[in-house]
Amino acid sequence: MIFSGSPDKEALQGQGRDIYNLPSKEFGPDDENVIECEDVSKEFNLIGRDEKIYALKEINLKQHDEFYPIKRGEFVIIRGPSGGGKTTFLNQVGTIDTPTSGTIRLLGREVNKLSKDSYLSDLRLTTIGFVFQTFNLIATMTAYENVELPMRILAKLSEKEIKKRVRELLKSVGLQDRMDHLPSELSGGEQQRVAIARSLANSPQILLLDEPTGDLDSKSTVEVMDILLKLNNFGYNESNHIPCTMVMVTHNPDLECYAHRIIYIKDGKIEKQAINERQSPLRYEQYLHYLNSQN
Ligand SMILES: Nc1ncnc2c1ncn2[C@@H]1O[C@H](COP(=O)(O)OP(=O)(O)OP(=O)(O)O)[C@@H](O)[C@H]1O
Repeated sequence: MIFSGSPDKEALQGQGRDIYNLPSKEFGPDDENVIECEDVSKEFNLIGRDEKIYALKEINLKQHDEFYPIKRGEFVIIRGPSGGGKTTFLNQVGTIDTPTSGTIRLLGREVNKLSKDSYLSDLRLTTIGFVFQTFNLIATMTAYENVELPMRILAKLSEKEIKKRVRELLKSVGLQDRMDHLPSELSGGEQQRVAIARSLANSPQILLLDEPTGDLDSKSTVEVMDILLKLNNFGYNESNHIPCTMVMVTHNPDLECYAHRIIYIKDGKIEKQAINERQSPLRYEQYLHYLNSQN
């Protein structure tokens, strides 16, 4: 599928940051490992029943294996059937939960079933950003205040730095004119863009996204995906272009073109993976035409 004519095209082509002409990229053993998994399994005990659910079964993302670790700057999409283990995998990588057995290494820092809560929450706050399907913005706070909140919790920046950073982040998602709006005064796509800006507040090296476009119409889906592609390739700080490593769960096969690699999880295991030679954004008008032709 090749589509052309996205609404954000001009903005996304500014300053040599052309998401429509990205170079091909191949990740190899010499690229830095950001997420490694070794025999990661997750069982759930069902309350009141002598029964277990095996949600993940010995997931491996290992150096020199076919399923290699997620590399610095890689954009990985996780797909697979419902109930296959995608969200469980993302939750283990995000340290929201710990594996029943096996080890995850995030930038070399180990996570396993013995990891202490304080260690995990520090790792989360400093290393990982989350974006969820339902945005999870605080309803009584403006876009500005929602983005500012994680910086206040981490308490590392001065007032002046916080102000500069919130403005920079909202600008990077195209919402510099919506800073004082409450979530209820924003469209779904705009709310998700605030959620993306908030997820980047503490400069995470890893961004985890669970169905970020699941509640959006096709136009907002393309807008949000184009922003993610820009952040993945060019970073989000005007003075410091560090690409953000991203892992995103989605049911939408049309979004696979945004990723470097697509990992398919089925029955708790990695079934297969596909590698794109280069990332290529959808072109909204042609995508819409394609969607209409499918109905
Ligand atoms: N807290 C839990 N307690 C018990 N079972 C759970 C729990 N969380 C997930 N499961 C089970 O683990 C399996 C994997 O669930 P998971 O949510 O990871 O799948 P998924 O691929 O993300 O599905 P979907 O695409 O429908 O969101 C499912 O069988 C699910 O019922």
